[in-house]
Amino acid sequence: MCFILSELKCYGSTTSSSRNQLNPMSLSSFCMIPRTPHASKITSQSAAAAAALATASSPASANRIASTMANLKMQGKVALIPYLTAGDPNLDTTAEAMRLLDTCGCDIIELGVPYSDPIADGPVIRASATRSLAQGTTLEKVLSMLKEVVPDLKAPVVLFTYYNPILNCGMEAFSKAVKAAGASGLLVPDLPLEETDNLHEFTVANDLELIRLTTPTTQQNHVKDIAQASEGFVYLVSLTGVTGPRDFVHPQVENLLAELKQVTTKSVAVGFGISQPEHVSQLAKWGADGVIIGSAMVKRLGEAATPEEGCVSLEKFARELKAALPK
Ligand SMILES: O=P(O)(O)OC[C@@H](O)[C@@H](O)c1c[nH]c2ccccc12
Repeated sequence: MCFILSELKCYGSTTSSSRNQLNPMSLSSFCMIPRTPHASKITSQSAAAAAALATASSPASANRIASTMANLKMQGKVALIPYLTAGDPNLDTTAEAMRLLDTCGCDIIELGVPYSDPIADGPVIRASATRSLAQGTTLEKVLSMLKEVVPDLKAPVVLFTYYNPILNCGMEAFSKAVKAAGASGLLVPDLPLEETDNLHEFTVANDLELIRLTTPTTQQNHVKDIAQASEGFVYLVSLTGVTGPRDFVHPQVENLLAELKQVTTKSVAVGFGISQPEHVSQLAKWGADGVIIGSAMVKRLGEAATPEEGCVSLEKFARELKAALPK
């Protein structure tokens, strides 16, 4: 059945007015509480990850995120993964920014659906979401923009969203619409434990790789479960706290990476706080397979005097980061 984006009926999908049943973690104590997926699904996902290694990374292929990461790893390269808030400063500029990041050699693009209660985000992305929502950005408009842009990109797209927009849409409709828009992966940082298997059934049915996150406080036995369940890559959150540029990458990340690589052969991408070329070269030395930069990108694009200046600043920054990674 062909799913038409305009049929996507999500009510209040990007605002928390219809407060979901989640009991959101307080911002100050935020850290991703890992979800322990159903053990029986782990083996099949490990096999899927192994299959991804063999899959050519073509737009039509399954496991595009995992195969993109695997191909880079085989070349001794590190994936440059920017995050942008869709609709900040407006959706046309988001589309242009995605194309320029792709041209700059970004390997995967993480596109955020703006949400009014982003509990894991610091002030930069919170302000970005507020600007975008003030522009009237909705999930439907984001997906329509994405459908237009994806054919122009080499880089696969991971759609980032909090759980509430999914709750408002329904998992099946949401997953179908995200796939129809051309996304390859999905990242939901506050996905409740009891909903993980349900959502995963729909992401598998729609060939979307569901990325899981580990944090510095994730218990060691959970780390292995999360790594085995994660598709595309494992997202290693570098610090305990919220997103936002930091002056340095915490030294603990070196050990966190080593511990993860002892329990998985999947690619590991590091995010949170990364904001300078020195950060990405340090992470590459420590063995990161990918680096995720959000707030530092969002700030340059969304806080510029004009969208044009924002795109110029974004491109300059992306090229500086790319130059700092292994060739
Ligand atoms: O903004 P930072 O510090 O560079 O962190 C990456 C982050 O932006 C992106 O991956 C992301 C944005 N919001 C999130 C919420 C939870 C986990 C990850 C994210």
